[in-house]
Amino acid sequence: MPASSIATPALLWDVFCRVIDNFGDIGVCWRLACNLAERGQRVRLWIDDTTALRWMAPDGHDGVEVAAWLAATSFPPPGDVVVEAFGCDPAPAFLAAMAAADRPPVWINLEYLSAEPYVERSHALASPQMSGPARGLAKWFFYPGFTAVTGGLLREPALSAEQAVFDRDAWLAAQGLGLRDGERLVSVFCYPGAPVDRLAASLAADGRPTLLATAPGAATGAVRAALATLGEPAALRQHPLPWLTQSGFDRLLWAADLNFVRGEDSWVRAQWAGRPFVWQAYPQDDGAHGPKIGAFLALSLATAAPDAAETIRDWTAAWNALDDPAAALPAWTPQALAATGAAARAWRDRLTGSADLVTRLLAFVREKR
Ligand SMILES: Cc1cn([C@H]2C[C@H](O)[C@@H](COP(=O)(O)OP(=O)(O)O[C@H]3O[C@@H](C)[C@H](O)[C@@H](O)[C@H]3O)O2)c(=O)[nH]c1=O
Repeated sequence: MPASSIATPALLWDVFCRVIDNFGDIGVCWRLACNLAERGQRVRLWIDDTTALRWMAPDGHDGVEVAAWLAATSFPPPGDVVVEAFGCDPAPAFLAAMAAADRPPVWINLEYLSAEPYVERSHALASPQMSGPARGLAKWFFYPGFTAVTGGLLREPALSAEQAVFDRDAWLAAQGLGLRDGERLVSVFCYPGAPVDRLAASLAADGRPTLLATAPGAATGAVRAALATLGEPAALRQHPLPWLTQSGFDRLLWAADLNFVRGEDSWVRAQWAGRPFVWQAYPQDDGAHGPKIGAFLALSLATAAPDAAETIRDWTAAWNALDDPAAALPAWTPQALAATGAAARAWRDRLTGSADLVTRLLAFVREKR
């Protein structure tokens, strides 16, 4: 029987999220909480900084209670499952209450996503607590991933159905993003330092009309500067976006002809969009992002047509500053967009053929309780 068809009783989940920087921590935790609630679970989401939820999820979500996680927070008794996101260390008093419970909760550490081989080796391993407030408990490592022996990827049960009824033109018009005849829509969400100037120069060079929809912050600033440097090319125009809700951001990715995404959660969402995308990994001082990018490209492009694979490889290398900045890059011609789009859809189909993260997590928790 597929794991998804096994009924799971409603459990109470405590999800802990510490906002380190950017929006990936809260973005992933919010998706997880909503995904759990959509499967009938009850979730308390403990966050040390809820600021980004004001734009990411202004309406909240049924079944998800957002709670402040401050130094002074006094916690209720732990629920049935505790998820700490990215090793964020729940409060010692809460850990002690977990250890003292008649039936201690299943304790999960949700890790970062990668396609590197260590993920398959490390997924579902236990870390027995030999000392400290949680002494005697085991913490389980849960690694998201792209293969059957990992924790999978966050994906809502209704995602494909929502995509099937998505009205691109109506949605774009409602955002003030009406496209002109034959205009390409390119969305950009990036870190400071992304070679936006190379993108703008490449798009300007082929003269096709292009609308660059840019996320607040680095993308909006860098695109504005790049267009000014190029002398405001007639074919390119920019639409600086406000922060969108998470579901609005997903729709932007469904609507665009080409997406530039970053980090973790927007990277996954670009994969669900099934549109050509270029991913900027979170840059790390020790260069750890290099192998992370290489592993993902090797896996996701393994069966792609050679021209599509080359376009994505070259642009990903450039976008992560891993190539010669003077090198020429493949143009985003209609043919290139069609080929990379076909590769993106084939990769998405491969991923949707296996169970999503929450289905796998529910099965894991059932086994450990
Ligand atoms: C641009 C935009 C993003 N979002 C959401 C989508 C995602 O959930 C979130 C952005 O998260 P990411 O794509 O992961 O990129 P990020 O760079 O913000 O987060 C990063 O934070 C670092 C600390 C981690 O180490 C990285 O792995 C990564 O998660 O913001 C919106 O909801 N609306 C928007 O308009």
